[in-house]
Amino acid sequence: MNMKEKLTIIKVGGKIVEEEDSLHQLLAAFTAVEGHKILVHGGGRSATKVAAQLGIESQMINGRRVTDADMLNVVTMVYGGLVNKNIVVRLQAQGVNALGLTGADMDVIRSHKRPVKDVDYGFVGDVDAVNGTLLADLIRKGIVPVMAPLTHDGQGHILNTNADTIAGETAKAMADVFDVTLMYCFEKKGVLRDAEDDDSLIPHINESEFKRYVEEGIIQGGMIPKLENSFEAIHAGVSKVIITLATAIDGVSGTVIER
Ligand SMILES: Nc1ncnc2c1ncn2[C@@H]1O[C@H](COP(=O)(O)OP(=O)(O)O)[C@@H](O)[C@H]1O
Ligand SMILES: CC(=O)N[C@@H](CCC(=O)OP(=O)(O)O)C(=O)O
Repeated sequence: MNMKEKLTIIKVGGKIVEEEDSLHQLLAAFTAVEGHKILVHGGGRSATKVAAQLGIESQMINGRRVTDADMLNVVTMVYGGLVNKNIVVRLQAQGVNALGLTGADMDVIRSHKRPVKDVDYGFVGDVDAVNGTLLADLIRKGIVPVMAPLTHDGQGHILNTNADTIAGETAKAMADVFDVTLMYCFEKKGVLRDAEDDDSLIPHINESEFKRYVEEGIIQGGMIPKLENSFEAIHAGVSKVIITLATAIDGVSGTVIER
């Protein structure tokens, strides 16, 4: 039996945080989650929108944003400011003692700029270390970290890091000490056989099935990195990953990946 304390890490993506109603529902459901918890947010769609208003075009390659100096300013403002603080203030209003963090705050997540291979992603960070001890101290004091998809290199540079990766790496770092459940919440019921048909939920998935579904074209786009991060987390000791509708974070629906 797992005697570790439970920790729930919930990642919420761009479409949910952008829309008033869905964000409200998600935060109400998050507030109701019992025990230790961490919220990780994205906000890709909001960044794309603000960038467009400033005349800056967005370019995504393999689900990752190409981040030049102008785009880095936009994502720093949008993720570290607008989206993060909007969530923190709402959680505070519901009695959750939320603390908004980028990876630079308290040195929570260190990364290095992704080396240029086929693609130059610019100011995008690959995670080196998550300070799990510090996060554990915070959550044991009753504080709920709300993490933005920004990291730093320890040399004065902020870097853009995919929010699914922030959630996966944080879950991995906490798994030594806690019995971690990682939930990826988005606008669909989970991993689907047909991405347009919510009745086609795949309730459980293992790694070989995942690879087969990718070959068959059933799993595509943003779902690929989400599942790659999920299996990596499971291999690193995370107890359970659930991919589910943002309004269904009760842990009983969605697609489940277990050790
Ligand atoms: N088999 C599948 N089941 C569910 N979604 C899928 C599947 N294949 C591809 N997708 C796509 O993956 C998207 C989720 O990835 P992404 O947009 O990166 O999520 P998020 O908003 O959480 O960042 C879905 O909106 C859907 O369009
Ligand atoms: C490097 C990289 O791709 N960073 C992401 C971070 C935000 C994110 O992941 O947001 P969602 O969860 O809403 O997609 C981006 O700028 O789009």
